[in-house]
Amino acid sequence: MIPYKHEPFTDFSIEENRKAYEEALKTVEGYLGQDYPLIIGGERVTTDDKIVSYNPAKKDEVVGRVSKANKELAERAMKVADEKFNTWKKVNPEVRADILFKAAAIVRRRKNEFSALLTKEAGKPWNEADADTAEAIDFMEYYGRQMLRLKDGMPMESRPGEFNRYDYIPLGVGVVIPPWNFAFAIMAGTTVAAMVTGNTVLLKPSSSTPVVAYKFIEVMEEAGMPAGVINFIPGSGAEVGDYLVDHPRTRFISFTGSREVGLRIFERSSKVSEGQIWMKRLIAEMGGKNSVVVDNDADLELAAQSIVKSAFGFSGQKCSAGARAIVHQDVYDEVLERSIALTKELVVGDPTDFSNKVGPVVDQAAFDKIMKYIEIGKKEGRLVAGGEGDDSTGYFIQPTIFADVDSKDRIMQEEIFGPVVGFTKAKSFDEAIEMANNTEYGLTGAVITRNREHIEQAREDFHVGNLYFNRNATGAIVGYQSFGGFNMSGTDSKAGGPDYLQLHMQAKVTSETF
Ligand SMILES: NC(=O)c1ccc[n+]([C@@H]2O[C@H](COP(=O)([O-])OP(=O)(O)OC[C@H]3O[C@@H](n4cnc5c(N)ncnc54)[C@H](O)[C@@H]3O)[C@@H](O)[C@H]2O)c1
Ligand SMILES: N[C@@H](CCC=O)C(=O)O
Repeated sequence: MIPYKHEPFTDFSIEENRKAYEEALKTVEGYLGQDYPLIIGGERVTTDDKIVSYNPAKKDEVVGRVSKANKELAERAMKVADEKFNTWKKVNPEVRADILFKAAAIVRRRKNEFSALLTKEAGKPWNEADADTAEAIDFMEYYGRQMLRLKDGMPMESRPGEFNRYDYIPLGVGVVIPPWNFAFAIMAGTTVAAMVTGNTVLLKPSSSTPVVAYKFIEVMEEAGMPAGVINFIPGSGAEVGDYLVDHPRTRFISFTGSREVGLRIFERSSKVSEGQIWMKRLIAEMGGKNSVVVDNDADLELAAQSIVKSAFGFSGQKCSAGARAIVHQDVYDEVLERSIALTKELVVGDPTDFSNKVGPVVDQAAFDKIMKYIEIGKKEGRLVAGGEGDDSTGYFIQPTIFADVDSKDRIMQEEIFGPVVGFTKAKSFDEAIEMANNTEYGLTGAVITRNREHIEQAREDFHVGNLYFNRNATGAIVGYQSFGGFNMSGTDSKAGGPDYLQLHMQAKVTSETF
């Protein structure tokens, strides 16, 4: 087995790579608007009711029409997955891991096509789409290897005349509910983690990005995944989501998404349904309201670049986005001015064009919500960049900066999930860390400083799951910066980390006397 290394990002400064991406966009354009069925036990099931996936940059362009499950179809999928678990759990972990390695190889060969599909379906600029696909490959390569590491359990002490073993066994049927914003990486990562550990899966993708999920299931089938192991059941969160979360045969739920939906699932999944013989396990990775802290002794150009990248990468639609800039009063004006200048260089537009580095937000509801927050921001702070939106052809919002806001203001506390950042002045580094901790979230953070003592202070006191020094707050890499947050950011499951797979299994100890 080759040691794990993350998938390299594509260098689009090379003309050949740009041409290949343009070709891939044409390939994807060739299959826009097609119909996609549900997949239950390998069987294609077509429904009259459809989820229509639109291109957020061209709101009339249909990416695909995907069949929509209802409660009856969700029940059918549950029965199939429950039955399939009896055989899948006994399949050798090496065979399960092998499917992931093959699937990773298939995706690697079609990397640009998957990324181009993300550009169309999720509105991702090229580099963001490329990173999303690379992360999906990483999850498969990394979790495959982690399963091989865990397949023989953990060492146990034994005494003379006694043989003790500590083994991991799968849980049962897992309901996997991913978000739309890492439509490939998080969808694939959460699904394969559940599957490679010997569980069967009901995948309910986000209704904004179901086509890329369907294409991924096709890859898994091509890689040898048996029918019924992963069942593809797009549907409404309120109908299919609630039904499966409440279902007595659901053994665990792997959710990634908003705080609001995460807490709903947390509450519902804790209730015991009739006939249920276990406490459901819940992995819930939720939102963030993340800060970039700038010290008075810092590289100020790096600080401004880190703020702008953290705030506006993928239009701020990352749970890791740095939506709060907390800057020491000694360098506040300089960092703000430079951040405004860098922000004004960003070109907003249809991300199929490589020169547009900021694409649309995902849909009308997101556009309306973000524009509402921009109005709130105008009352709470000083608008110094952006502030405008245009939803005539797609959902475009200019990267927006508010200066001189209070760290307790609404735009500094509530997750906007769009290209909006607020600047707050701190009197000292201590106060900056206090402010950074004063939200209910605890996902990511960044500190820009040259001061070693302040690095160590932040390492201890800045209470987030992923803390970065002298860089941006986004872009965790599988196996290098495993990902997950504290407090209302979720269960800190650390996706892409060395103990993530164990969350999908239970440990069994056997003790033999001889
Ligand atoms: N912490 C992380 O790792 C992480 C990663 C990505 C995104 N996020 C968060 O996700 C959010 C953005 O994603 P989103 O808009 O897709 O989130 P969302 O909460 O609206 O939806 C997430 C998923 O939940 C489903 N859902 C909706 N209602 C449901 C219900 N009642 N029962 C079951 N499922 C239901 C949706 O269909 C979707 O598949 C942001 O808050 C972002 O911070 C967190
Ligand atoms: N893991 C991603 C964020 C996922 C949430 O949107 C990052 O580190 O930027």
